[in-house]
Amino acid sequence: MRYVLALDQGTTSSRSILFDEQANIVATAQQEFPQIFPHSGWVEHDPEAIWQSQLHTLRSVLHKAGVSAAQVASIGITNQRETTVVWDRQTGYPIYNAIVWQDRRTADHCEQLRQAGHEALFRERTGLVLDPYFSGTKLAWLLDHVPGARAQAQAGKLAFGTIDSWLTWRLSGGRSHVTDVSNASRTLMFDIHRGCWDDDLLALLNIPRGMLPEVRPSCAPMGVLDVSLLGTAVPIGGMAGDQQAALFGQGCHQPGMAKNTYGTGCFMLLQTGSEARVSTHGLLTTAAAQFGDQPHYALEGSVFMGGAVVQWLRDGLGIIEHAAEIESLANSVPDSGGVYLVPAFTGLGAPHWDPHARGGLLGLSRGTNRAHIARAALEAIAFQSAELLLAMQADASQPVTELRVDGGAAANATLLQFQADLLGIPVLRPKVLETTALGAAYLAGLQAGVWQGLDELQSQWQLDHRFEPRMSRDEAQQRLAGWLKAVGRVGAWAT
Ligand SMILES: Nc1ncnc2c1ncn2[C@@H]1O[C@H](COP(=O)(O)OP(=O)(O)O)[C@@H](O)[C@H]1O
Ligand SMILES: O=P(O)(O)OC[C@H](O)CO
Repeated sequence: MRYVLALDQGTTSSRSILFDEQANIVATAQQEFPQIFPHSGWVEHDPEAIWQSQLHTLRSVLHKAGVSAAQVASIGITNQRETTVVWDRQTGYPIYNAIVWQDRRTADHCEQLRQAGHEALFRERTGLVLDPYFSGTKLAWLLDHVPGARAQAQAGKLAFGTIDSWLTWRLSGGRSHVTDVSNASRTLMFDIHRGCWDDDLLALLNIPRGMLPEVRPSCAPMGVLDVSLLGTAVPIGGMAGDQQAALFGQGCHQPGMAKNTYGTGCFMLLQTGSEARVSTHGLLTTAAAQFGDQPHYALEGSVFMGGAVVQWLRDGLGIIEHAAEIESLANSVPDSGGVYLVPAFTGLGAPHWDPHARGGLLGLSRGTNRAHIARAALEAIAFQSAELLLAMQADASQPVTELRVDGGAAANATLLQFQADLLGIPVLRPKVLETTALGAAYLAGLQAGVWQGLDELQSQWQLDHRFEPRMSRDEAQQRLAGWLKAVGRVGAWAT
C-alpha cells in the first residue's frame, strides 16, 4: 500500500493529513501555533513555530497511522498564501517574524504606489490590486526595516519565500528554494501571463531578484525530504496555495466551476481555464494550480473575516462558548430583526478593497438580543460571499450554476441554506471537507503516478448535501440591498 501525505499549513494551525490510494483520509494531526499582534493592524507568525508545528504533525500523523516514511509515495504542500518570510541562506534562520496575509502595515506604501500611477501596471501583470494583503510590499517593508537586510539581500545572502517555499527549504535541508505558480501569483511580483518574476515590478518595489525562489508548475518535482528528518528521502511532488489547492481538490477543473471555502476568511474561486479573465468588478485574477504544461487561471474573491466572525462572538463578545453553538443561537430567532453586522475588522477585501473600513453593527433596536447578533454574524459571512458571486457572475462569460463549498464553517447548515437562498443557486457540500489537503495530495499523487489523471480524481468527488434556494428572489434582493446599505456606512472609517 502506498500513501500520499498532505501538509496543510494554515493561518492558525499546521496540519498533516495522510491519504491512501483511494484518496481516503487515513489519519490527521494538527497543532496550533501563536498569533502575534505587535500593533493594531499588524499580524505576525514565528517561522520557527510554523516549521516546528508542521514537523511535529508530520511525524505524528505517520505514527498515528502506523505508516513508515518509506510507504509515502509523495508529499504535497498547501499553505496560507501571501505570508512573507525572509531567511539567511547560510544559517537557515529567519531574519524577522513572518508578516501574515492579514497584516495591514503596508497600506501607506500601497497608497504611494497608487498615487505614483502604478496600479494599472501591477493589475495588468499580476492580476492583483495594490493592497497590503499581498507579499510584495511586505517583503519591501522587511528589507527597509530590518537593520542590514537590504545590503545582505543585495549580496545574495537572503532568501524570500511564502510558506510553501519556507517549508520546502527546511524539509529539503536547505537544498530547494522553490515555489509554484499559484503561490507566486499572490506576491505582486509575478507576471501571470508570462509565468515568471517581473523585473519592472521588482524595480518598483525595490526587491533584488536574487532573493526569489524558482517557480515551478504545481505538480512537479519540488525537492526531496532530507534523510535526517525521517530516515528516508521522500519526494515533494506537489505544491499550491490553499485556495487553489481547494479548487483542485473540489474537482473544479472545467471553466465555470466555482468553490467557496469558509475558513478564517472566505475565498471564492471560479475556474476560467486557459483564459486569464480580467475582472471589472473588484475580483483578482490568479494562477490556478498547474497540472501539466498549460497554465490555468481563476477569478478570485477574498473576504478577510469569514469564520473569524464566529471566533469574535466566542472570544471577543463571549456570547457563545464553541463555534458550533452559533447555529442553535441564530436559529432561536426567526430573523436578524433588521440587524446587520459588517465585520470589516481589518478593512474590507473583495470587491471593496477598503483597508480603512472598520466593523459596524447596524440596525440595533431596543429589542435586539444576542441571538439577533449571532444570526447577523452568520448572515454576514453569506452576504460577503454573495457579493463575490455577484461580481463573478458579472465578470464571467457564462453563468455560475452551482457552488461547491468547504472549510470549517461549511459544517453550518443554517449558513449554507442562507447562502443558497441569497445566491439563488444550489450550494453543494462534499463528503470530504478537507478539500485543501486533498488538492495538495492529488497534485503530489499525480506527480508520483499514484493517480493517472484528472478524470480519475473527478470521479472520486462525492456529495454530502445539496442546499437548494428556498427564498424568493425579491426577498433575497431586499436583504442584499440592506447589507449593501450597511457596508456603505462603514467605508473609509479609519482614515
Ligand atoms: N459550526 C460552525 N459554524 C460557523 N463557523 C464555524 C463552525 N465551526 C467552525 N467555524 C469557524 O470556522 C473557522 C475554522 O475553519 P478552518 O477551515 O479550520 O479555518 P482555517 O483553515 O482558516 O484556519 C473558524 O473561524 C471557526 O470560527
Ligand atoms: O489559512 P487560511 O485557510 O485562512 O487561508 C488563508 C489564505 O490563503 C490567505 O490568502
